[in-house]
Amino acid sequence: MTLIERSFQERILLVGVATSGRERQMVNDQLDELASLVDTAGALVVHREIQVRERPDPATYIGKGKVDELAVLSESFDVDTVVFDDELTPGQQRNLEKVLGRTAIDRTAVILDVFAQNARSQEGKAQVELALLRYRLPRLVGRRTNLSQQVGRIGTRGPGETKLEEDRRRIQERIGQLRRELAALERQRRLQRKSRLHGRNSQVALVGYTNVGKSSLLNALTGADVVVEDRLFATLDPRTRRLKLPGGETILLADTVGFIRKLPHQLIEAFRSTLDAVAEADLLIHVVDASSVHALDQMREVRATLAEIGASEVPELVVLNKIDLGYASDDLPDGIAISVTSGEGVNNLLAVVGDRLRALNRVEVFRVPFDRGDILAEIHREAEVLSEENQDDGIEVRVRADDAARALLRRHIESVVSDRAVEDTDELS
Ligand SMILES: Nc1nc2c(ncn2[C@@H]2O[C@H](COP(=O)(O)OP(=O)(O)OP(=O)(O)O)[C@@H](O)[C@H]2O)c(=O)[nH]1
Ligand SMILES: [Mg+2]
Repeated sequence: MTLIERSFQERILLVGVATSGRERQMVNDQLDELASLVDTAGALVVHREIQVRERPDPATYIGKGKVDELAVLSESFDVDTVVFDDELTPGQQRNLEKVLGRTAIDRTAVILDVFAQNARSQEGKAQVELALLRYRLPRLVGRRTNLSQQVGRIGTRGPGETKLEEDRRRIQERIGQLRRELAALERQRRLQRKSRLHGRNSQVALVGYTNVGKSSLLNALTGADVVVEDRLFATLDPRTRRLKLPGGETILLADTVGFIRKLPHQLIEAFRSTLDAVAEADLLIHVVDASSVHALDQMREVRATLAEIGASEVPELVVLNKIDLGYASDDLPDGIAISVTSGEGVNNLLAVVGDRLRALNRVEVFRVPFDRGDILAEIHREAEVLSEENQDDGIEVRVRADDAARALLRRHIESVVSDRAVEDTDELS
């Protein structure tokens, strides 16, 4: 959405804090990523500064002397906005703007800005607006009006913009309204998902750091026409496509929003319904950009976010993408190597996905004697029970279990369960 035509390119000064001299290089890398976020938002980084200090100053985040220094630098570089790599408290932001005489924003505001510019669907727009309003609400009071009226800059754009000047009560009302809207959309989504589940197609979700090639892979596999761009957070309205695996089984493959270091809480909350689909998936395809020197860090960030959305228990298949560009490091974990660009490894990936799903979804039937409630309880703990039916000699329990749970159940139950019928039906076919 181009809300405001930009008549100037906003000039940005980046600021990071390293807690020790040794951390400097790491923080510099993090500023590289912040710079690409700023670039994606359409602004220009003209200078960067790193301060080494043990912990942030509660009043000004960086040291007071450093703030004065930044004010001078901002003048000489003709800086419009100073962007800090960490989340600033509303108080820090106010104090910094007072001394700097220009807008001070944080990494969260930049990410929210990129999201605001990229949202397309009704749900995506509502989610972003909700996140923006919740971020801005505590920051409204005491903001210098001449600063908040500078429109068209990072942190001022987005669907909430005209509402910015309204009072807190109006904003809170809008937040409530958005919540209800999103809840309604989520109910709709749930119904759709239920009816899909009814068809018992496995749900597979593509997850990964932003810009690793998730949407490219979805397109390559399903012939979908999803937006692929060499920019961060190209996908905010994830699509799901049906896909036939080489074994003949059909799966539902879902694209998702890319993750990033310090993905703002407001966004995770606002995108909860979208991300729920990840937590409910049967299998995650964790796409990694093997050509990035930061691949391992990025994987860690992705897993931390997966844990935050309650998806850490979902089985994960690691896919190392962009191998046409070569591996950036030797210590990447095992994974299916592919290149969406050259097509290498993609068919193999499909075969592996099929194998993994079959291993995950096998149905097994146990006949449990009537007097062994303990075993029944164990089965319920270890596997997804599909049905229970009383027979002459016991209860017949049909379960869906992965290999590990199946092996465990077999070991525990072998001795007492007679007449165990092993169906080993493959649910997918
Ligand atoms: N060289 C190379 N580039 C690739 C490959 N796969 C994807 N890309 C490029 O990587 C960039 C990002 O691709 P996307 O598919 O938009 O990535 P994404 O993970 O969906 O990104 P977000 O939606 O922003 O999180 C694009 O410029 C793609 O053309 C690959 O195998 N090799
Ligand atoms: Mg994408």
